[in-house]
Amino acid sequence: MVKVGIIGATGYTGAELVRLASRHPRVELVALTSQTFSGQEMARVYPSLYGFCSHTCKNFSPEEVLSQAEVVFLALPHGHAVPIAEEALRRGVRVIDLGADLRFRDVRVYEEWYGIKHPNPELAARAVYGLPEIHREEIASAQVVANPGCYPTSVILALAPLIKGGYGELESIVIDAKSGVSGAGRKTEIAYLFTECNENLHPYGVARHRHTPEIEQELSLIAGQEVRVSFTPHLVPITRGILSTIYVNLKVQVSEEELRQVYEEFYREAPFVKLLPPGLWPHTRWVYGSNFCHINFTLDRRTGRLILASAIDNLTKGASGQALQNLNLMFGWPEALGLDYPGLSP
Ligand SMILES: NC(=O)C1=CN([C@@H]2O[C@H](COP(=O)(O)OP(=O)(O)OC[C@H]3O[C@@H](n4cnc5c(N)ncnc54)[C@H](OP(=O)(O)O)[C@@H]3O)[C@@H](O)[C@H]2O)C=CC1
Ligand SMILES: CC(=O)N[C@@H](CCC(=O)OP(=O)(O)O)C(=O)O
Repeated sequence: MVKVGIIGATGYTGAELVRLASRHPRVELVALTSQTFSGQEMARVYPSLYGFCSHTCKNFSPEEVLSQAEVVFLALPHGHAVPIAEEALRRGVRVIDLGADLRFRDVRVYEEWYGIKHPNPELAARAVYGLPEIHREEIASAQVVANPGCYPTSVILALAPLIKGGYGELESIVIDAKSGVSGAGRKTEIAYLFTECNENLHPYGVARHRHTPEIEQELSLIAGQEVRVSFTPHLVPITRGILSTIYVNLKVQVSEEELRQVYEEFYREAPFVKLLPPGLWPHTRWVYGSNFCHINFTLDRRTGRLILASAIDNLTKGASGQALQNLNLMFGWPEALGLDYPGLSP
């Protein structure tokens, strides 16, 4: 068993980590931190955990967590990860950060889009971007993993085989993405009140959402040249789930059948990415509570554009499930250990 600490355990991704970790056969939770709910049982804060988690949340210092744990998950807002990760490295504790502080190879991009001065560019350069389907080998030997953002996970998985194969016109990528409200975290802000979100649908962060450079970083790495995308997220009145619909002009003559083979081959070893059969378009409901990413596409012959759709659960494959998938790789366990079950669709 590996001893695991979760800092920020009572936020949405922290609680999802506890839910998934409590069913994982090789994880022993040793410390759950919370400032707000210190002294309260985790199963009181999230009663769905009754019978699965007997821990009491405490306002442990990072040092107290790191002295007990072999791996620490950071489920905190941006701007808190670096000092904890530095101390973890000094102590030989491995880190999986669910925030964005260590996702960018070039910290100038982080500084520009997050408006935060990066305190440790060397650490950012050393961290591995934790998208297993793209960086499996580096994750296996990583000390620090930067778990991807939820939208980038759905978008990069949908586009990687196309870009790698050189089929898409790189300047033509348009992404229309939608997220459930849990993507914003467990916070009290007017925009996330039931009365504001329900029966409502709107874009946000238009032409300036901070997931744009994260998507571009990874697609550029895959393409071997700079990629720029148009990315527009929308808030939709569901609790969990992301659906990304993506439009790309094709630059080579290729049939849909050939492209399907390209995708099948690219994801042959990937337990969580499923290319659905022709005509079966992804639904967020089908991946609800699971670590799967469902993808499909079709060639619009009239326009020469490929239209793709990709669905994930933002809290699972978009955050905590993916973090456990990374843990599995870091410890040389089967990649799908403790995560291999379908979504909750009836
Ligand atoms: N929600 C999602 O779908 C996804 C989120 N992420 C990222 O994961 C991280 C966590 O997100 P999420 O769980 O949604 O966020 P939440 O807001 O739900 O939870 C964050 C937790 O961090 C703790 N916290 C808040 N402020 C501070 C602070 N100043 N210092 C220390 N602890 C603090 C709080 O717990 P307490 O007050 O009890 O200590 C809070 O519960 C974020 O970086 C987010 O961007 C990534 C992918 C998807
Ligand atoms: C609906 C909603 O607000 N979603 C969040 C994305 C959450 C996420 O992926 O988190 P990171 O902050 O770790 O990148 C947003 O748009 O900021």
